[in-house]
Amino acid sequence: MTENLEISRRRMLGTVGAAGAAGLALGAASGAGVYAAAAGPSADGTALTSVGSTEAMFHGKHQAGITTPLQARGHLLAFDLAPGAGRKEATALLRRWSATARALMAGKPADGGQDTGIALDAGPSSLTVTFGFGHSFFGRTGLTARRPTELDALPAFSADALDPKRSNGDLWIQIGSDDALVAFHALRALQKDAGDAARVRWQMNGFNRSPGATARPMTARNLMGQVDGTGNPKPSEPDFDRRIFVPDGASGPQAWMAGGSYAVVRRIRMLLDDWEKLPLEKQERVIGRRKSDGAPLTGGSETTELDLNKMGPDGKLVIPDNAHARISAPEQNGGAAMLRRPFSFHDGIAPDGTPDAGLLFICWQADPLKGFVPVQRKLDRGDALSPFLRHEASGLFAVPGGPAEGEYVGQRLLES
Ligand SMILES: C=CC1=C(C)c2cc3[nH]c(cc4nc(cc5[nH]c(cc1n2)c(C)c5CCC(=O)O)C(CCC(=O)O)=C4C)c(C)c3C=C
Ligand SMILES: [Fe+2]
Repeated sequence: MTENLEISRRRMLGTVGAAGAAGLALGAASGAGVYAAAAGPSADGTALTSVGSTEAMFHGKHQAGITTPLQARGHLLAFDLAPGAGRKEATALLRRWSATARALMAGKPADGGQDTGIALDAGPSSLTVTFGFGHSFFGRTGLTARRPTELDALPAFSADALDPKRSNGDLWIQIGSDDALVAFHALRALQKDAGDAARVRWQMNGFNRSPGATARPMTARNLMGQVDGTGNPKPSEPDFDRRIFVPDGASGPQAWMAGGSYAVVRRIRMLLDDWEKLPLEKQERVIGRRKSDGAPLTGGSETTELDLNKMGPDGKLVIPDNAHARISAPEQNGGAAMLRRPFSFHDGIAPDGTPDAGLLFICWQADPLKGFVPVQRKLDRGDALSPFLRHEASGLFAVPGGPAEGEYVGQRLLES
């Protein structure tokens, strides 16, 4: 199990060296991150994954969908409890949702004989369903005493152009799968489960590269063409758990959040027409890394540390002082770190003729005030990337720890 988790983590982190790539060929009879070498070797001898058979575990210390490798397809949904629905209805809903998620993640039909058949023939396909609670959930269910301060509203940022109708919500679901039909199947089943108890407030659809599309496992690219995810904290680092997950001994209003994490969700539109007019050399200076392979402009390969003090022959910093990778680096922000696990989106062409495309930026941390907030504050003050971005929607959700066998998600909040 440890071995399989390690494999998953390496893929998720994207900075996969030879050992990680070879690791993908390893499999196990069951459990998270089961990679069978059904598709045969790729150009460099690395076995490709068997997309359909990979199963993520519903039960566990943490919910699936946080350290799970990035999936090819994603749906984000926020729900508001229906007028008149309170704790009793919310409890019943989380029970239904958990039963459905558990079945679908195992590649089984949804409960109740009402399955739509959309995912017939497909295996679990790395399906994950991750549930979270928004600030407003606690007032609606009489649970304000158990609302962690970590859920307090994010501060306003000068670059915000947020649409409240596509922001926040009582409940949040993140669906990810390597198969688009499996993902949509889950979305329909969970939406039907909501019944009269909750209504969809907003929905967003995203994607990532399909597994097996590259000759070897690589860090993801975003729609600006950049290698995106290199600097993520590594699960092998001793402080990974402390930075990303609420600790076991959490007390007070946080006690039910042990093993959980806080998700900051931002719909970030990319102004791609402007970005694509920039010559490559300028694009690279905006980030501070090479576009081709994600290596720092100060040299080396993708995994080489940035040399933030290196001067060029022109007497200027090689990685400019407003480069995105410099400004967002933990060492520039008092150690602030988050696990970024995004999906790209493309919702067609906007009325002004520009692509309505960008990043569904999702980041995970034990405390947003030690992760997203200080970094976004800093970026807000002079990030070279900001002129090419527009933050259009925002959400902050408390994502409880994974359910133990026999438990449903959120039980420790709703029943203790
Ligand atoms: C507040 C947090 C961040 C937002 C919002 C954000 C938006 C954003 N970033 C990119 C592209 C890249 N980001 C990169 C690194 C990076 N970004 C953040 C934080 C936010 N980004 C962090 C913490 C880091 C890591 C810094 C480090 O550890 O050194 C990179 C470089 C490669 C990498 O490390 O991932 C790219 C490229 C886009 C396109 C974007 C909004 C759409
Ligand atoms: Fe970034």
